[in-house]
Amino acid sequence: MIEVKHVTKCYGKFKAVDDVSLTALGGKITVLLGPNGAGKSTTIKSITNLLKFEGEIQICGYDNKTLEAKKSFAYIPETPVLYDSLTIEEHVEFIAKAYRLKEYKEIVERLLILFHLEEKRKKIVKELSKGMRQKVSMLLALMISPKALLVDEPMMGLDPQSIEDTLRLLVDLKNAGVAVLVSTHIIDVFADVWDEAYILNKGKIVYHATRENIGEESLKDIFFTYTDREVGDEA
Ligand SMILES: Nc1ncnc2c1ncn2[C@@H]1O[C@H](COP(=O)(O)OP(=O)(O)OP(=O)(O)O)[C@@H](O)[C@H]1O
Repeated sequence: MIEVKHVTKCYGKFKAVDDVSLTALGGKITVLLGPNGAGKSTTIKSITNLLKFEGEIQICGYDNKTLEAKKSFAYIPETPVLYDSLTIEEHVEFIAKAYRLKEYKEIVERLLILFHLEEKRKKIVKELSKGMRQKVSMLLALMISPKALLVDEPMMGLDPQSIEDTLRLLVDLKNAGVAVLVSTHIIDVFADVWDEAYILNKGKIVYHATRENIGEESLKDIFFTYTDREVGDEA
């Protein structure tokens, strides 16, 4: 479970995230929706402890600054953070050492097959396409078998088949009890799989629903009601 309690983040005098509270439960896919600049990435980066913030964040019951919390979650950023001159296999070894993983080879093999990267394992990252790099980033996050997973705009740069595969993977993780928190402004992709939704606008949570209590209105219509959408924004 991920619990964000009264989190505020300022960049200088600008309040990018304003008293945000949300919960992402184990066994659920929680989506954090919002137009460009709403504060989604800032919220996600605060959870991962990449940013300093005011408020409290717990991951699996531990303060997010603790080692216990860090061991229990994985983060897939919007732009993969990889080393150009290392191969996929070398990245895997690096993560295995950093997390002191013992039994990871089987899960890595499964993920390599799922992401169609088996043949690429000896390729250096520089030689991979953008979508392939995104898949490597997912593989490295999932190989630690996290209890909580944070994903920032996961479908950027993926082809339709990879989007389907990734959605199925997120649903499998949720079914295995993982707390999945996805930040996105592309609602349609998650329309069939979300369990809980928060809408963020100008740094504030303006709407919260579960799939059970949302009623007849679509999440997309609700999104437009609660956000100041600008021409050109995708949804
Ligand atoms: N390092 C920074 N310094 C100053 N302002 C920032 C910084 N990072 C983000 N911001 C501002 O904070 C606000 C929230 O940005 P954030 O990236 O969290 O939004 P987002 O909802 O993830 O947007 P997008 O969907 O475009 O990725 C924006 O107004 C942005 O300009």
